[in-house]
Amino acid sequence: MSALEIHRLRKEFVDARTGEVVPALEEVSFGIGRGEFVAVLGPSGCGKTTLLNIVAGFERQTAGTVEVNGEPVEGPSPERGVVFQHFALFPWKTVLGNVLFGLRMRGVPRREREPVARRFLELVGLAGFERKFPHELSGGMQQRLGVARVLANEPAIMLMDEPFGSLDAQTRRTLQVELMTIVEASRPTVFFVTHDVEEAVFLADRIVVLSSRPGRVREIVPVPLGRPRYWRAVLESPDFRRTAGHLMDLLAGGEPSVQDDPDSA
Ligand SMILES: Nc1ncnc2c1ncn2[C@@H]1O[C@H](COP(=O)(O)OP(=O)(O)OP(=O)(O)O)[C@@H](O)[C@H]1O
Repeated sequence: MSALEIHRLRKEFVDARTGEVVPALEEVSFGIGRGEFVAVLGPSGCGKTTLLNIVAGFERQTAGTVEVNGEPVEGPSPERGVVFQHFALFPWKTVLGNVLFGLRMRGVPRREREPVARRFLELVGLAGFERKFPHELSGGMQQRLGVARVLANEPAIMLMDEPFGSLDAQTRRTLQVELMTIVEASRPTVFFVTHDVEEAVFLADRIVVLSSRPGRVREIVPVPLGRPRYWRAVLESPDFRRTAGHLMDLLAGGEPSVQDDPDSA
């Protein structure tokens, strides 16, 4: 069974000022397998965040279905954990306290909470930092804490909406590598929204490309790269260049060409 199944999803917004119906997503269908990392890529305004919000249960679709582990999404749930762009940590809680909070909310018995929290902090490389506060951590460590907090809830799927969107290029690369390390160690199912082609190819197993508004699935592109992945080697790989080129063609709205021509890389 897939972790996530989206079937013929449509979303319309009504413009509050004019009353006009604005289609944001149209006929979107795809699935994500357990342990798979899928990036959703598309131009600004194509509906990526809207799609993530529907999967998270923050928004309701106009038509179509969204199922997580075979159950329709009816509202927000810890089984669909969201890692926000600014990691949404509690600044007044310690590193350990940030992870414990979600476990308490989920009703995990008090005795079991701390060992679980410590296990996930260790997974993301934060063992030894349990008593620190978020402001004492680097940006990368804060991200890892945000990820640990979501993973400790053992979600069916982890949702990430442009988590590196506001960062400089070098920090972005570092955080992508850190996320990659965690993903390769624990294999969560991930739904990752981005408009960055290289980021999508570096991180994902498959990439769902949405067309501009209303967002439709233009193509689902498999990433032909093994794991573990390292930026330097990935950037030099012909498969990476070919896939990135094909995605750029798709985003430009032109005729895809590079993928069809194996000699062009
Ligand atoms: N609450 C809302 N009311 C009306 N229109 C909305 C609402 N939320 C989103 N939209 C519209 O739906 C479309 C899709 O928006 P969305 O934020 O999902 O796109 P996006 O692909 O995530 O964009 P970006 O990459 O710029 O973040 C946009 O045209 C947006 O203006």
